This record gives sequence, structure tokens and C-alpha cells, in this order.
Amino acid sequence: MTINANDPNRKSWLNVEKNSDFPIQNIPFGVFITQDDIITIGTRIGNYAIDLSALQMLGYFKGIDLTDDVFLQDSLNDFISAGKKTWRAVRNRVAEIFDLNNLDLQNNEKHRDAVIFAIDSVEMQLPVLIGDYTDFYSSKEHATNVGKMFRDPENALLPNWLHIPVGYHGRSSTVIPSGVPIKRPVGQTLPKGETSPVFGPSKRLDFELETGFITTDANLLGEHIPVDEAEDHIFGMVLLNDWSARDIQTWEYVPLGPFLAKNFATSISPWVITLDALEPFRVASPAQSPTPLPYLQQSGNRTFDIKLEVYITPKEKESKLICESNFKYLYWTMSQQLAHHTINGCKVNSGDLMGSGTISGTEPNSYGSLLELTWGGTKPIALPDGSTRTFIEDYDTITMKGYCQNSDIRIGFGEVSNMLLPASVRF
Ligand SMILES: O=C(O)/C=C/C(=O)CC(=O)CC(=O)O
Ligand SMILES: [Ca+2]
Ligand SMILES: [Mg+2]
Repeated sequence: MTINANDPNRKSWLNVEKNSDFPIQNIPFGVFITQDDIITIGTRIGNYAIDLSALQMLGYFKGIDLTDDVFLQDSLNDFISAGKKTWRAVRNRVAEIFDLNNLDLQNNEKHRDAVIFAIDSVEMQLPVLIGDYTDFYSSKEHATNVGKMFRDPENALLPNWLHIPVGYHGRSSTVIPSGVPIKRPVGQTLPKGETSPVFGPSKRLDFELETGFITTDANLLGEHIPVDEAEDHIFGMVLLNDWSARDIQTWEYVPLGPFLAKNFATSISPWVITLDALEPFRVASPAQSPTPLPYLQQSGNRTFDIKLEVYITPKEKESKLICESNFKYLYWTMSQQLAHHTINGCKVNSGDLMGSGTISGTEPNSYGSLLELTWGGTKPIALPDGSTRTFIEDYDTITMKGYCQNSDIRIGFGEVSNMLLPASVRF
């Protein structure tokens, strides 16, 4: 059987609810623990988690060049290292196995029991052992808004911004999966009008709506990745919340950039969505003027139409949708980010995470941080329970969702959702 894994008309023999983020055309990759404490690489169709190591042991991946234990792992790193041809072959085979017209697994109860789990019965893990984490700053609207608030409203964009996909090196040790609560950080801040800093819990704790892409071993030390080859080295994408303590940030980050204000937590969604699955949603990125230097000039459509949403949920209260944005608004593409990152010979490894930067659009309800949505805390947001927010309060949960949708199909990311707990450091 040869199959077009992206054919929107294909159905699975597994039940998929209408509007599910995970139809048979998605086939993301992640890591989960079963109730029997087995940790494995898996995929998801509808509300079912599928154990890829069990499928391999039962012989369903015959003919694909895979090492024996590539799926019996607690991270996707080795599978990612196997390269794009392998990821594609596995995705296509999974599409075949679960196709409505394929009876092999469908009619084998013993195999089905070994492979398929209810999604609520498994615990999702961080999908990747992240070696290095870089965060870009690629939304023109976000950079302009922050420049207006923090610097000069007349010259909001710094002179390098239209020439360089600006970024900073983040901290991989604190990248955490959806569901893990985060403690409010403490640190130094400089209260308005003061000349000496004070120490205490951050009072301006924010989220940043981002996506992230995960790389494979892309280049050797000293080599660079040409912009039009960059996508071959991108395994897939996740939703990313770059938790940011604005009051710590403004005091500490001159002149070397973000440090403790951003390294206490970065949360990501557990399923990695492949670029193959996103292919039907490929679109052109915004026109760039001035024309970037040649190593950043890309051909073809290099971005994707991914709708993004942010919700805030006070403890045991109703959620409020506070931001609707889109990945396609970003000025610099993932290809340009990766080409720039490696142009000096910087080596990128399998399992590195690259944050997009905060994704804001032009409309005020599309701003990707509370800093922008409340304009520096001057315009509070009203919540359904009657309370208001300028920044995140203790026990609030921030949930980010992402999905692509056209008249044929929906390919979703699921969500990244984490609660903020009170500060616990005594001082
Ligand atoms: O422009 C600034 O002073 C600060 C910017 C940020 O905090 C943004 C950042 O972390 C990068 C991004 O997410 O776009
Ligand atoms: Ca960020
Ligand atoms: Mg962060």
C-alpha cells in the first residue's frame, strides 16, 4: 500500500473526534510513560497514545532502516539523529498501519493491546533531551512594542533589527513540559524612582507566546547551514512559553541581555509536530525591506499558517482567551534563524531547541505577552470572575494552544499549560 500521509480524505480505524488536533494526517512524535512504568517514544491519533517501540518489536516497521531500540528511549534524540528520510518513512508507515483500509493491526487484538493506550492513561514527558536552547526575537510588532515601552517610541526598532535575526542563548536545564508548575522567581529589581535595587519575588511576571523548533545534527563545527537547506535539519515544532520576569529583566539585562529574568522556566508542549504534517499550511513570510544580506535570502514559502491562542485561568475559575496571534506574522523565518545561527560556524546538535521569539501581530488582541497586552501594566485585563490582571498572579494557569485549519483538515499542537505557584525562597 502506498499512501499520501497528508491526504485530507483519509480516515483512521481509530476514532478521531471532529476538531481533534491529532487526525491521522498529523502523526506527531513524543515521549510518554505508561501505567506499567514503560517509557517509550510514541505518536498520537485522536485520544490514543501509540507506542512506537511496541510497534517496532511486533515487526510493523520492517524495511525501514532503524536501530533496534531507537523507540525504547526516554528522549527523541537518537530518532532525530537518524535524519529526515527516517522520520518521514516512520510517519508514512504509521499512516499506513492506522489507515481505515489496513486490517493488519486493526484485526489483531493482542497487538492492539500492546500498542494503543488511552491518552489519559499515559504521562507525557519532555520530548527531547535539550542540549542547547536559543531564543530569537523575530516579531517586528513585538520588538516595536517593547522598544516603544522600554526605549524610544520614535526609534522603537534598534538599528540592527531589520538586518539580523536577533537572539540570545537561553538555558536548557529549565525547559520543562506542559503540566509542571512553576515557582514565581525572586531576584533583584529597581523600583521606580529608586537608585538602589531591592530583593524579593518578581511583581511583573509575564508569559511570552512562542513556538520552538527542534534541530537534528545539522552541521560540523566551522560549517554553516545554507538558508534554503535549513528546513532539512528541522525535526519539528512545539508551542513554547518563555516565562519572563519583567522587573528583574529591566534591571539586569543591560548590556549583555536576558539572564535570571528568563532562565527559571521555559515550558513546551509535549508533541513535536513535523514540518511534513504542516506542509498543507505553508505560506509566504512578510516581505522584507531592506533586503537582507545574501546568506539570509530565502526562496519559496518558508513559513506556516498556525493559529495561536493564549488563555489565563485563575485557580478553579473560568478561563479567558486573552491573545489570538499567528506564527505567519513573524518577520524572520525558521530557515533564516538557523542559517544565521550557524553562519559563523556554530555547531547545532540533535535536540537543540530554537524559540521563535514572542509572536505578536498588529492588532492589540494579538500581542504575545502581558507586557504588550496591558501596555506595561497600564491597561488591566478584566477576567470573568470579576478580577483584573496586569501581570500573572499566584495560582494562575497560562495555556497556549496552536492549530492549523483549512476547509479540509485541522493539524494541531495540543497545548502547553502551566500553573504559577508562589515564590518559596526565604529571604
Ligand atoms: O527588547 C527588549 O528589551 C526585550 C525583549 C524581550 O524580552 C523579548 C525576548 O525575550 C525575545 C522574544 O521573545 O522575542
Ligand atoms: Ca522570548
Ligand atoms: Mg525562558
